[in-house]
Amino acid sequence: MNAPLDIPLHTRTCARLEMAGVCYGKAGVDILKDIALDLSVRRVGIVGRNGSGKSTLVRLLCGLIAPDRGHVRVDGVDCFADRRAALRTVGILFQNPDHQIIFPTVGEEVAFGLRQLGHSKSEAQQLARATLDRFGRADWYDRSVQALSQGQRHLVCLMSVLAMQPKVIILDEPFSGLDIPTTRALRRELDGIEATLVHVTHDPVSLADYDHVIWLSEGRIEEQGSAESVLARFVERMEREGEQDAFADFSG
Ligand SMILES: Nc1ncnc2c1ncn2[C@@H]1O[C@H](COP(=O)(O)OP(=O)(O)OP(=O)(O)O)[C@@H](O)[C@H]1O
Repeated sequence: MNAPLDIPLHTRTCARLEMAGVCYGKAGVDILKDIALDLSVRRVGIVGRNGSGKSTLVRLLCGLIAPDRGHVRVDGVDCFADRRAALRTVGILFQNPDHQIIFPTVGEEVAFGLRQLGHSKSEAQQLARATLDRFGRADWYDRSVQALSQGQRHLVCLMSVLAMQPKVIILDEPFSGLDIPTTRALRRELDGIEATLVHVTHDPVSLADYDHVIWLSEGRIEEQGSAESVLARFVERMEREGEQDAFADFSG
């Protein structure tokens, strides 16, 4: 396979995200109930209280799990049924990079996804080096992942996802526990990319300029729409619930 090394990071925008009648449960608990959305925008935020179903929703989008009922498509792909197409369609960054990284060196980690896409070993290595170079981290290729800090491991995960050029990148609270400069550096990278972003966060401020926000509450969509209107009502509700006995309202 010929693999141009200077492909722009992302050339396509606004993949379509579709969910219709989606229900998902585990151990007899209904976690998501009748979720419906149909979006083609660049930046989507997902907010909601602990246990409201945010991570479950994004796991369904990436095809890590399948709905019990309903259907999920990302840019027309059922990512659970078609794992190969899913690799080109969706990339996810988890909160904890250690849940993502499986190889001992940075180069192997970044090259792995590229091998999964069908690149030969030498192409994958070349593309991995080119990706590290683009981030000014060419010298990390042979570095042990264990020798990197948490923030640096986050960057390895981000580079691994970007190297694969997915149409959609899902961020499941990837900045928790990171210091301000590291968070800003990662955000700058993400702000510069063309892929559709789906961002789960407890920080409404970080979603202020997003195109669309989904507010989940107890496994249902409480509201979705413009960031301004949804976040205003979300923050107002969270403040009101914070005045009361917050733990009494814990979902789950
Ligand atoms: N494998 C599982 N087995 C049983 N229950 C589960 C499982 N995974 C998630 N749940 C339950 O589903 C609900 C939603 O979980 P989820 O992780 O999607 O919430 P969340 O909104 O991402 O929460 P948080 O903000 O705390 O990360 C919770 O009540 C959780 O306990």
